[in-house]
Amino acid sequence: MWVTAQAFRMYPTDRQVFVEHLEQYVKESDYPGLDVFICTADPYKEPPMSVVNTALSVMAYDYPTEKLSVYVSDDGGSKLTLFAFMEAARFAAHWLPYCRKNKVVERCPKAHFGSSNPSRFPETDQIKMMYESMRVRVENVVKRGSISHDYITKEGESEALSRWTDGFTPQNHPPVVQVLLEHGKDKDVTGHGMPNLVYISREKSTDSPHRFKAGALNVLLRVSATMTNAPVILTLDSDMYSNDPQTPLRALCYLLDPSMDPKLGYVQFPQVFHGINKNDIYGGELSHVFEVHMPGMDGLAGPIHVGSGGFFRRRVFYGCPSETLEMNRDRQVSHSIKSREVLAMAHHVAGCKYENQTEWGRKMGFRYGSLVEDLYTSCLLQCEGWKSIYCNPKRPAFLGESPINLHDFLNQTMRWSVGLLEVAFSRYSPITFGVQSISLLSGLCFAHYTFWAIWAIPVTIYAFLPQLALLNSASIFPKISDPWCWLYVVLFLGAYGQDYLEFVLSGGPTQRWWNHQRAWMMRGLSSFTFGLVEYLLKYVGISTFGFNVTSKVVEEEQSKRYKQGIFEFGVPSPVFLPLTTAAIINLVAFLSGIAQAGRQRSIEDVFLQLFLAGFAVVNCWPVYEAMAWRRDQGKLPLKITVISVVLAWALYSTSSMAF
Ligand SMILES: O=c1ccn([C@@H]2O[C@H](COP(=O)(O)OP(=O)(O)O[C@H]3O[C@H](CO)[C@@H](O)[C@H](O)[C@H]3O)[C@@H](O)[C@H]2O)c(=O)[nH]1
Ligand SMILES: [Mn+2]
Repeated sequence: MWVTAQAFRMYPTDRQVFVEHLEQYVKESDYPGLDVFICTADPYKEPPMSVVNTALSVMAYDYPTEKLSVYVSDDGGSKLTLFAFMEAARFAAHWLPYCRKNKVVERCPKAHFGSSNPSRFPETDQIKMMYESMRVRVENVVKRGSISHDYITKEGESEALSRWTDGFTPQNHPPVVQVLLEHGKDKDVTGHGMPNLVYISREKSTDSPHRFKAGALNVLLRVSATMTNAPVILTLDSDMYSNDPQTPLRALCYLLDPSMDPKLGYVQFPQVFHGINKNDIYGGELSHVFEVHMPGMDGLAGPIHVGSGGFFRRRVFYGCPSETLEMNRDRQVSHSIKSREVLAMAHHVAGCKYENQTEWGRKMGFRYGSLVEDLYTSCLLQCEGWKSIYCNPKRPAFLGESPINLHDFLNQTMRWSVGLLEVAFSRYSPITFGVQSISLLSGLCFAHYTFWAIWAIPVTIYAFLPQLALLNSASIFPKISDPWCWLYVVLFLGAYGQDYLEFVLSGGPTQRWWNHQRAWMMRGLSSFTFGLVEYLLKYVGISTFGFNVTSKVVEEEQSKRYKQGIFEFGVPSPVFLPLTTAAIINLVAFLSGIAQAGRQRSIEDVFLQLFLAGFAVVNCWPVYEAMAWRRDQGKLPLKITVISVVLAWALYSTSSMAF
C-alpha cells in the first residue's frame, strides 16, 4: 500500500482555467450540445425536492438553452418523483429568467433562498413564494404517497401518471420516458426558450439484472442519443447541485482547447460536500482523495471519475480514441423529441432486454461488474487510451451531501470496499492489466484504490493482538532499550507525520486531521473488514450484496447532534461491533498494562503495547461516551454494548490459551 501510494506523489499537477478567455476562441453558437444526466433511486432516501433542486441548478446554467438538456433517471420508478418534476418544469419557467436577469450565482433554489446572506432582487419574494408552494405540494405528495387530483393541472400530466397501474412496482414495471420540457416548444415567462427536461424510469423486471447505477447511466446514454445526442455529457448524483453557473464553460476550456491532446475523454470536478460539521468527525470530505490523489493522477493519465461532476465526450463510451475518431457518433437529431418515432425508440432502448447480446457494459457505456462503476469505468477508459483532467476551481462547482451518521458512513465505505475489491480481482485488475495498458504509475494509483480494503488486516491486528498480549502479560515488541524498537517508532511517526503534513499543507486544520485518522481506523476495523467478508461471500456466490443507496433525509435531532460533533450510533447494527469490541479490549488492556508496569515489571517491557492501547483509548473516546453515559437517541444501543462485552471476553479467553 505504501508503494502504490507513492505513485500519486510523482507528478502532482495543478491547473487553472481562464473562463473569460473562452469567448476569444469559440462563439457561443459553436458550443457543443450538453446532456446532463441526474440519477435518483429512491424517493424516500433521496427526497424528490432535493433531486428537483439539483435539476433546476443545472437547467439554469450559463449555457445556450437550445444546447442544454437535462435527463433524470429514476430507478425508484416513482410517480412521486415524476410529479415533483412536473412541478419543477412549471417553476423553471419563472426560475430561469429570474436567475438570468439578476445574474444570480446560487442557481439551486434551496441554496439561494436558504443562504445566510441572501441576495435580494425586486422579484425575490414572489419567486420564493412560488418555490415554497411547490415544495409544500411535493413534500405533501411524498408524505401521503399519492397525488391528489387537485394537484394535476395539465391534461398530459394525468395521462403520464396513469402509467402507474396496479402491477407497477419499483422492481417490475415497463419503461417510462416523459418529456417535460422541450426546447423550441416550451417558453419561460419572458418568452425565452427552455432547455429540454426528460424524465426516464427504465424498464425493470425481477428476472433481468439491472446493474444498479451503471445500468441507469447506460439507459440515459441511449435515451439521450435518440433525442439530443449531445457530444458532451455531464453526470450528476441526485444530491450534487451546481454551485457555479459557469462550470460547463470551464469544462469547455479543456474540451475545446485546440492544443489539447485529442485523447482527452473527460474533465472531472471534485465532489465537495456542504453541511459537513466543523471538525468533520467522519472524515466525509475525503480530502486525501481530492487534494492529494486527484492532482497526483492529473499529472499521469488523469484522475478517476468519481460518479458525479464528470464532463465526458460522448465518444468515450463507444470505443477507444482511434476507433471513434472515424465514427461520426455525434450526429445531430432533427426530429422533435416528443415525436412518436423518437419516443418509441426511447422506450425501446430503455427496455431491460435491450442490452442482451450487445457490448453494453463490456465495451460500451459504463462498465458492469463493480459497485464502484465510476472508478471501474474510468480505469477501463484509461486502459483504452483515453485521458482525463482534474478541474478544481476555488468556488466549488458542485455541492453534495455526505452521511451524517456513523451507520450510513460505515455502510457507504463498505459498499465502496466491495466494489473496489471487485475491480482488484477482475480480469482488468489495475495491478496486472492496468499497469500494462495505461502506465506503471497510473496502474499503481488505481491499484491503491482497489486494494483499499486490505487495510482491514493490519488495522485489525494492531487493534487486538498487542492488547490481548498485554492482557496476558506477554510482550511482543522489542524493549525500548533495544535499537529495533526505533524501527517501530520511526515507522509510526513517519507515516503519521507524512499524513499530517500533507493534510495541513493543503489547508486543513489539525483537529480535522485527527478526526480523519480516527475515521480511517473506524473504516479499517468495520467497513473494510465487512467489505472483505462480503466480497468473499459474493465471490463464492453466497451473498448478493447490492448498491445500498445512502439516505439523504436529514432528521432534525440527528442533524443537531451532528452539528455539535457528536457521533451518531442509534441503530443496533453489527457494523459497530468491531469498534465497540476493540474499544473495550483496548481500555482494559491499557489499565491492566499500567497495573502490571507498576507491580511486576518495568514499563520498558511493554511500552509500545501500552502506547498503542493508550492511543486507541484516546481515539475511542466517543465510543465510551456512547456506551456509558450518553442518554440521547444517538447513543449506542445497550444490545450492542452487551454483545461487545461478550465478544471481548471470548477473545480474551481464546487468547489466554494461545499466549
Ligand atoms: O441502483 C441504483 C443505485 C444508485 N443510483 C444513484 O447513484 C447515486 C449515488 O448513490 P449514493 O447512495 O449517493 O452513493 P454514494 O456512496 O454517495 O456515491 C458515491 O459512490 C458511488 C459508487 O459506489 C458513485 O456512483 C457515486 O457517484 C459516488 O458519489 C445516487 O444519485 C443514486 O440515485 C442509481 O441511480 N441506481
Ligand atoms: Mn452520494
